[in-house]
This record gives sequence, structure tokens and C-alpha cells, in this order.
Amino acid sequence: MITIDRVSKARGRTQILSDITFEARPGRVTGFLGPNGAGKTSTLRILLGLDRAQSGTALVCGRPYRQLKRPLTTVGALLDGSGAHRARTARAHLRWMATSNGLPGSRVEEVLAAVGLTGEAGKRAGRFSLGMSRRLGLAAALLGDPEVLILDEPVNGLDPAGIRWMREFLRSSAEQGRTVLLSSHLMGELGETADDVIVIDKGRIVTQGSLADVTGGHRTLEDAFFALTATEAGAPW
Ligand SMILES: Nc1ncnc2c1ncn2[C@@H]1O[C@H](COP(=O)(O)OP(=O)(O)OP(=O)(O)O)[C@@H](O)[C@H]1O
Repeated sequence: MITIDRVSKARGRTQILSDITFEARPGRVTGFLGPNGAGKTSTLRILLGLDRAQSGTALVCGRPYRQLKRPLTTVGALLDGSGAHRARTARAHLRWMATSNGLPGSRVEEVLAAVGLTGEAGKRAGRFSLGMSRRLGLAAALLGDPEVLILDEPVNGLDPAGIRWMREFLRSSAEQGRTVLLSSHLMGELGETADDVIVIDKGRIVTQGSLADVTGGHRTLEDAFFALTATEAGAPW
């Protein structure tokens, strides 16, 4: 469970988040949708204890990230890149992460299999394609078998096969009971992937609810977004 309650944040004189409130629930894929600069990454960074809110609370399973005793066993995150050193093999990276976080080494082969990287695990991370790097980042996120997954733009830059794989991965993670929160600026993509949608624009939540509720009387999620934000359909994202 993820609970964000009245979170606000300014950088200098710019208010980048204004009174943000939403939840992401177990067993559901929740899409956090908004254009470039809307405040998605800033929100996820606060949730993961990488940044502080000025006011409000951001809780993972009822606690601020910094108060989680063994964070990897509660929440797995995929932000930029895989986090692996270029010269390390995928397997060595995961072994190092498992050891440094007090997790059983047996998890390494399990998470490699879960993301379909067993056959590539002996390769150096620097030789990985974008899709493989993303899978390695996911494997690391899964090491502690967390209840919650938080992913920032996980399909960005992936080819159609990679996008399809990621969609199925997110779906099965939710079916296993996990809370899955992913950000995206790709409305069509979220329309295919999410159960629930939170729309953010200029640091404010514009609407939230099930995909069907948010899409409402509109043909697509994209039509709903432009109607809700009164953004010109041709305006840059
Ligand atoms: N380190 C920073 N210093 C100053 N301003 C920042 C910083 N990081 C983000 N911002 C500003 O905060 C606002 C929200 O940015 P954020 O990266 O959270 O948006 P986003 O929705 O994730 O967008 P994108 O899809 O482009 O990643 C933007 O106006 C951005 O310019």
C-alpha cells in the first residue's frame, strides 16, 4: 500500500507539488500519468526517501521510507538505469546487493529467472541493451521480495517486445498481490497497463480513479486527459 497525503514541495520559488493526495493499492497496477515536468519523479523521490516534502506524508506500507527497517523487503524501486557498475556481471551485481542487504544468496537466481535474464547473467552490465538493463534493475528491485514496486517510466525507450514483456511483468506482479505504482507520460501505454490512474499536471492531481472512471465518457484515456487538463492536443508533452 502507498499513501500520499497532502504532499507539497517547492524548489526555489517554484511550487512543484501542491497538496498531492492519492493511494496505490495491493493487487492493482496504478499508473501515475502526467506530462514532462508535471511532478511525477519528484513525488516518487519523496516516496523513496530520496527527497523531503515540505509538508504532508508519503508512506509505504504505513511508514515513511526512512523508517523502514529493511527497505528492500518492503519496497523495490526502478528509477534511472539498472544501478549496476558497467564492469560487473549481472549476477555479481545482484550477489553484491543481496549480501550488502542481508538477503539470501538463493534469491539471486530466483530474480534472474523472474525477469528472464538467467542466460545473460554472466555478461557485464555495460554490454546490456536498454531492455536488458531495465530487466536487471527490476531483478534488483525484486531481491527482497517486496510488497510494493515503484517504477519511474519503466517502458520509456523500450521496443514493442520489451514493452509487452514489461506490461505482462507488471500485471503478474499485481496478480501476486503486490502494489505496483508506475509513472508514465505515455497515455496510450497506461491505458493498456493500469487498473487505476492518477493524473498529475503542473504539480496538482487533476483526477484519479479506476481506468474506466477516469476515461469516463471519453473514447480513450488520452482524450480524457486533454479534456481534464484543457491542454491543447498538439501541445508538447
Ligand atoms: N533538482 C531540481 N532542481 C530544480 N527543479 C527541479 C529539479 N528536479 C525537478 N525540478 C522541476 O520540478 C518540476 C517537476 O519535475 P519532475 O521531474 O518531478 O517531473 P516529471 O513529471 O517526472 O517529468 P518528466 O516526465 O519530464 O520526468 C519541473 O518543473 C522540474 O523542472
